[in-house]
Amino acid sequence: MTKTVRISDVTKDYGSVKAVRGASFELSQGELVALIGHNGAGKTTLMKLMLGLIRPTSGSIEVLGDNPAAGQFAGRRQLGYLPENVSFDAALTARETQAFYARLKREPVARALDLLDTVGLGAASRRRVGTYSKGMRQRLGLAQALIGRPRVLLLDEPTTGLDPELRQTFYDVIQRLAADGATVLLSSHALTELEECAGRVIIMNRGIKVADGSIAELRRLAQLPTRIRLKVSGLAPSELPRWAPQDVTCRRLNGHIVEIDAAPERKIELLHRATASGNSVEDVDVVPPSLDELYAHFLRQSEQAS
Ligand SMILES: Nc1ncnc2c1ncn2[C@@H]1O[C@H](COP(=O)(O)OP(=O)(O)OP(=O)(O)O)[C@@H](O)[C@H]1O
Repeated sequence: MTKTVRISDVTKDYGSVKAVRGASFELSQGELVALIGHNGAGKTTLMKLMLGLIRPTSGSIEVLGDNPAAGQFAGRRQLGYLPENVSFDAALTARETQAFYARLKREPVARALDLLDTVGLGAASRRRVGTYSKGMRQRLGLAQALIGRPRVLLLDEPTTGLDPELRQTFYDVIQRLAADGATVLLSSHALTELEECAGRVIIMNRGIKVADGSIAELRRLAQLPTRIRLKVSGLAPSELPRWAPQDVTCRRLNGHIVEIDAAPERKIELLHRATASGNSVEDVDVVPPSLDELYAHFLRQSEQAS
């Protein structure tokens, strides 16, 4: 797959603050990657480096085959960026704002205006931005970032302030862009929603990349227990099933459910034991570790190592 971004052993210091430390990763065409980490983990700094707004202290960065901090960076027009805090001229309408940015990027104005429909602002496009809600401004920010069909789209906490329905629309739009071949990198704190949409997750802690992979890969690496929840009959409300092996953690939830923490590779064995027992199993849920739990795990691991 074509690589669009290469970050090689990049460090960025702001005086004594080490914002990014020895980070390396590559992004490919068509990938939707979530960049997660606590406040100050280095996410925005990485995006600014990819945009060429700042230079690395050491290491190298290549975006669309070029150094983004070089004066004549040809890929700049193919880069879209939605900053964490979008700010527009309150006196302009969304159409005027969008036309302004299209001219700035030397892109056709008509196509830029169509993007207002893509982000669901078509009906409000003739209203002044000053009357917009935060969610509407955020969507205008996305429309602006999409001008010129960017091949690499960098979105810094794009869903902050959006209600659940708008978030879904937002994810639908970016998933379509990635399916059309764009590289989408988005930083976020909303881990639950990322679980469904991100093909890959990069976890940063204090400027260091501490994990990188698909959620399935991160689950394999973390080896956190999978939760098996069984609805069984024939047990007293606090009774633990006799078929549960001694070496697994087993508990009762609300008098009906038996919950077991199992190593992922023991799932099937435990289900066999449960169904072969005298208690009848009425329902079963297998709950793998969530992105929240994986995130906490990798952070803990990196803190222990440092
Ligand atoms: N221009 C700057 N001058 C000095 N320090 C800076 C500058 N920009 C960022 N930093 C510091 O670098 C570190 C990383 O900041 P960065 O903005 O990249 O984090 P982040 O992961 O994007 O955080 P957030 O989730 O809060 O946006 C922080 O300690 C921050 O205070």
